Amino acid sequence: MTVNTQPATERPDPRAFGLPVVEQDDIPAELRALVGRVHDLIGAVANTTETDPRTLAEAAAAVEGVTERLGRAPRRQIGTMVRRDLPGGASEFGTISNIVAGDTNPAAPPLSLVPTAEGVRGEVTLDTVYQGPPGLVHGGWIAALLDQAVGTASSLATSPGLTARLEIDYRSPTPLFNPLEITAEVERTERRKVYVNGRIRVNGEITAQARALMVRVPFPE
Ligand SMILES: CCCCC/C=C\C/C=C\C/C=C\C/C=C\CCCC(=O)SCCNC(=O)CCNC(=O)[C@H](O)C(C)(C)COP(=O)(O)OP(=O)(O)OC[C@H]1O[C@@H](n2cnc3c(N)ncnc32)[C@H](O)[C@@H]1OP(=O)(O)O
Repeated sequence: MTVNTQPATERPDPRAFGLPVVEQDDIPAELRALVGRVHDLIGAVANTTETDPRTLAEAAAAVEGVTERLGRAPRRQIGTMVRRDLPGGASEFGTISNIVAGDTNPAAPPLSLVPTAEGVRGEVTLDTVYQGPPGLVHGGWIAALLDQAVGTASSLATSPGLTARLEIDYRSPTPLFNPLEITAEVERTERRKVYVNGRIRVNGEITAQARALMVRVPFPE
C-alpha cells in the first residue's frame, strides 16, 4: 500500500461541503498556549486534593470569568476543519476541535499521526485525565485513539470516510504515563469500503488492536 501524496490542491476540499477551513499554520501561538494551559487545568482540577472552600470557589470564579470573556466572541462554525501539511508532502483535513487530535480542543491528548511507508504512526503519553481502571487508560479512549488512527490511515490512502465498524481486542492493560505507539494501515479496499488494521504498542508489546471498516464519503464532483 502506498500513502496518498497528492498535492493539497488535488485532495477533496471540505469547502465543497460548506465547511470552513483553517490553515494549521494560521492558528495563533496565543490560542495554542491557551489550549495548553486549559489542558493543564483539566489535569489540575481532576487531581487536586485542595479542600479549602475559599480557594476552590476562587478558582471556579476565575475560570467562569475567563469562560464568560471568551464567550463574547462568536463561536466557530460546527465542522470547521484544519488543514495540516504532513511530512513527505501529503496534507490532511481534520475537525479543528476533534476530541482525539483537534488543535484547539484542550481535552484532546492530542494525538498527531504522520504517514509512514505502511500507513500512519503516532506517539502519545496519557495522564490520569484519560484514566479508566487504576493506572490504566480507559478502554473507550483506547478505542478512540485507534478509531482516529484507522480513520486517518484510510483517509490518506484513499479519501475521507466514516467508521462503519470498529472491533477492538484489549490484549493487555494499557498503562498511563508510558509512551503509546499507535500505528494503522489499510489492508484492502472494496468500492467505498476500506478495511483497516491498527494497534497500540507499549515498549514494543501490543496492548490493543483494532479491525475497522471505513466507508468513504462520496465527494461532490
Ligand atoms: C461528513 C462530511 C465529511 C466531509 C469532510 C471532508 C474532509 C474530512 C476529512 C477528514 C476525516 C479524516 C480523518 C478522520 C479520522 C478519524 C475520525 C474518526 C472517525 C469517526 O469517528 S466516524 C464517526 C462514527 N461513525 C459514524 O457515525 C457512521 C454512521 N454510519 C453511517 O453514517 C453509515 O452507515 C455509513 C456512512 C457508514 C454507510 O452508509 P452509506 O449509506 O453511505 O453506505 P451503505 O450503507 O450503502 O454502505 C456502503 C457499503 O458498506 C457496507 N457497510 C456499511 N456499514 C457496515 C457495517 N457496519 N458492517 C459491514 N458492512 C457495512 C454496506 O453493506 C455497503 O457494502 P457494499 O458496497 O458491499 O454494498
